Amino acid sequence: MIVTENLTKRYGAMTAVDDVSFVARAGAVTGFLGPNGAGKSTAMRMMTALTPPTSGRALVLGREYRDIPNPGRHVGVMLDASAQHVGRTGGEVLRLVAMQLGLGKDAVPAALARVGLSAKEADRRVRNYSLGMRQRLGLAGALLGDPQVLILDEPANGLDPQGIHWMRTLLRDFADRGGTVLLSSHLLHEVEIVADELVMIGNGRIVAQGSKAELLGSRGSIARSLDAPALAGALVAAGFEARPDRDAVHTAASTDEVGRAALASGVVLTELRAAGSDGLEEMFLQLTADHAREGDAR
Ligand SMILES: Nc1ncnc2c1ncn2[C@@H]1O[C@H](COP(=O)(O)OP(=O)(O)OP(=O)(O)O)[C@@H](O)[C@H]1O
Repeated sequence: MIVTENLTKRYGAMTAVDDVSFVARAGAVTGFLGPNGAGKSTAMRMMTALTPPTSGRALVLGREYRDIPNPGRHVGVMLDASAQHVGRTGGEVLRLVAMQLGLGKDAVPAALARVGLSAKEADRRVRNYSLGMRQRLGLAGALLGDPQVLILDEPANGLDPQGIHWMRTLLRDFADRGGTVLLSSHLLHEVEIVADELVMIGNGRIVAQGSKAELLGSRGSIARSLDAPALAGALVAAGFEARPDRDAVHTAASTDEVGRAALASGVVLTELRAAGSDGLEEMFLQLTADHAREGDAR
């Protein structure tokens, strides 16, 4: 389990992470979402003792990371897959980690197999690795010590669709065996499929958090109509949040409620459906637009 309590980081006048509190529980994949510059990496660096918090704290498995003896045996961390020594082979990178962790020599081939890197690829220098291969190597390093917790910053970056599918399966399996997974992304769709819980962050602050089911379930409907402004007006008059967007209306009302409002106001509906994941995306864009750095809103 990972717990952050009022985690805050200031760089001079700039607050990169602002009072962030959440729990990533064991047996679940928690998606840590936010636009570029939202503060995800800084928060993860604080969780792994690479950056001291200005205030607040992060506990991993009940302790601050720096107090965990041989932390690599408990917490697998991949913060920047491109930060590996490019002059070493993938195998050398992993053998060094294995030595630091006090692992036997079988650990490296097992980790390579787990991330789908062949022995031949492990003999190549990292400089000749694609970004996707570096991600796999970074993940192999994180998994090497057979940890109970994974903290991964944008692990799907550079992976092809098959690689993304593979990564999801691996993380799902890890969580299903009782592990804790925290993974960051600036792409909702990337984490939506695999995450059980979502924490959304914008401009250093948490803007929404909860189970995926909760966040999806509470997001109302999308309706298309021959007169979207009239439909939105009818919904607002009935006490629901509603916003027209060209011929569509996004609303917090359920599909039943939209149907009734349309009937009562005599507006023709051309499409009506629960917002589902579109609703989550809508919410993500809305929530993060206000908090995104200039030029990052979408
Ligand atoms: N060492 C530092 N000194 C000053 N500002 C910093 C430092 N590290 C991060 N920041 C700032 O803190 C903010 C949050 O950065 P962070 O890298 O945590 O965001 P992020 O959500 O991980 O973004 P991305 O998806 O682009 O990696 C940014 O505005 C960044 O410029």
